[in-house]
Amino acid sequence: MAVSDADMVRAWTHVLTLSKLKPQDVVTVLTSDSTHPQTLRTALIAAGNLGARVNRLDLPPVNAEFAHSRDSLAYLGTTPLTGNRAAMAALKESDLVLDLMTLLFSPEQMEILESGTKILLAVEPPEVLVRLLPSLEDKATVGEAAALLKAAKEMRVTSKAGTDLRLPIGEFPVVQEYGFVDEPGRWDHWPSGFSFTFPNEGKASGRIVLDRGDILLPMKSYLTSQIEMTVENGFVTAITGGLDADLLNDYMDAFDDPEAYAISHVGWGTQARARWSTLGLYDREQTLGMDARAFAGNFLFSLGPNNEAGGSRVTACHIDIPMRNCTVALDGREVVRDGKILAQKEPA
Ligand SMILES: O=c1ccc(O)c[nH]1
Repeated sequence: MAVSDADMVRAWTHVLTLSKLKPQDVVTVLTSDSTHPQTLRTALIAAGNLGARVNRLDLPPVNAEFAHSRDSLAYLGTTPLTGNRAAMAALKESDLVLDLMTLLFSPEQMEILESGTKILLAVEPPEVLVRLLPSLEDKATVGEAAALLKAAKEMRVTSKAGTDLRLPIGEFPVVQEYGFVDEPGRWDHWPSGFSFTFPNEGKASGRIVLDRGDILLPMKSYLTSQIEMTVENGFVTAITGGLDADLLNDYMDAFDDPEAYAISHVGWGTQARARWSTLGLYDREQTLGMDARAFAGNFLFSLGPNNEAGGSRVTACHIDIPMRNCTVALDGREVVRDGKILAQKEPA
């Protein structure tokens, strides 16, 4: 469903206001060939209406010779900012960067954030952005999940399909994604609605059984058969099953990088307005699949880099896997049961 410019300007105004944009703030809008024209057009209007000093920085696409997917989250690592002193200077001098091209997880992104610049990623199509407009309630809900993660020493994930995964945690920070950037140096992604951390380096262990209907991203596919993963010392050491497993193995083999098999972020979705089934209604190149990452009650884990959290892994291969019907327990206390979020009685 198309979105009117008026609605999209209102959406941007809402998100920029939640992001505490003030008159005279310097805003730089990062664009590339894949930037959605309406998202860009309306971002410039909304930021200008709020009195910001607005720049545009258009960067050429990179990695075409390596990536096997057009999804902007599929191939990470070097970005058009790598070695680009002029662009880095402009972004570090900005109060707010609206990333309409995807810098996710890049070393350059970390450097820009360390300067106090806020970065908001927004590359889903306008109708997804408008439908999943962030709210202060989203921030509160994500914050509750984050508080539980911060207090925990171990996450254990089980399922009737046979998953039994032990994840000692505490070594890495907890990341909250609620869709706006209201503090200096904060990165966020509009749309979202989930919180996660990373397992202590080398400590994840157990078995993951991906069941029918679980989702692979960037494949944007719902599994039609089970995939079994063996996890030892923080890495997936075996991926077995039928055609779905073969396709995943073949894709990951292309990176020829053992770090691609590391367990990366682990957490759960809290966005009640996102749905598991939405991905099936979009062409796979139209969307990143943020409904799949954010739907309330999923167990979302990923494979690959952990440099976003200060870890050493910068592999270009990044796979996100939202699972249904899992039970997530923190130090023995269930926070999600069979894919449903449990209200926590006493605050964490
Ligand atoms: O918003 C995102 C998107 C992908 C990812 O792996 C984490 N957060």
